[in-house]
Amino acid sequence: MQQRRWHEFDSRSDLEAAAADAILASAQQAIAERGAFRIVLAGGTTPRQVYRALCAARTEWSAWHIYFGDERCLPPADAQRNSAMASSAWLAQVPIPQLQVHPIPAELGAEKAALCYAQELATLGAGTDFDLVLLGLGEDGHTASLFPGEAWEKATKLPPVIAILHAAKPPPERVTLSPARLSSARQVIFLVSGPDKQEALQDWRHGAPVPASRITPTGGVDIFFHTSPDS
Ligand SMILES: O=C1O[C@H](COP(=O)(O)O)[C@@H](O)[C@H](O)[C@H]1O
Repeated sequence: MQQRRWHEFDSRSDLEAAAADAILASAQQAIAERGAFRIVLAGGTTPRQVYRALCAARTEWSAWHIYFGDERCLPPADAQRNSAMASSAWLAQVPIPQLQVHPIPAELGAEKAALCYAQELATLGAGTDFDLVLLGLGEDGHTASLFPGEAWEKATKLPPVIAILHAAKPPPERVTLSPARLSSARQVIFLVSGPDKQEALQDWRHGAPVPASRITPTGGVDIFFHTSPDS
């Protein structure tokens, strides 16, 4: 059962500022307690402004380790890639050591990339939690690249990283972390912004089995949302 804490914001910019603050607080705590901060990034458009805001942060960038929750199978520099968006908005502008940025090699094709990324995550050690996982919510309730009505929903056993071959949103070929791997986190924050997300958010709030409901970390999930039209 997913424990959820709903945080509604008055504007998109309030949500973005609160998200940047929450990320930095999580980093500060992880670095103080464990000497490293392992964050999984969401893609799409919602987090872009949050990532931009982080460029000005005062933090120990050398302790940050960046992972991705999902990726689209496109060439590495394609602007539609989640890693390209995070890089241009934020990562290329801060001194995180290159070896600590772990993009999903989705240019290899979904199946090969999923295997490679599973091996990469395995080097973290069995049962190692991420410190913070950021996720989005699509209009259809998808999160990362876990779309509704796909084979993964019915599978009884899933690998930690899944190849998606027929996503409902382009491009159809994608790679995504599984619900269990995304749930292996000390903290999970969903960033949900825009009137087009209202219906999916309400469905989720009312208990519909949308993909986002499959993320069940021990500490529960926080949902930062602003779905009314901005004036
Ligand atoms: O395709 C994707 O969609 C979701 C939501 O994206 P948004 O543009 O509506 O914010 C995103 O979280 C995911 O990483 C992405 O690949």
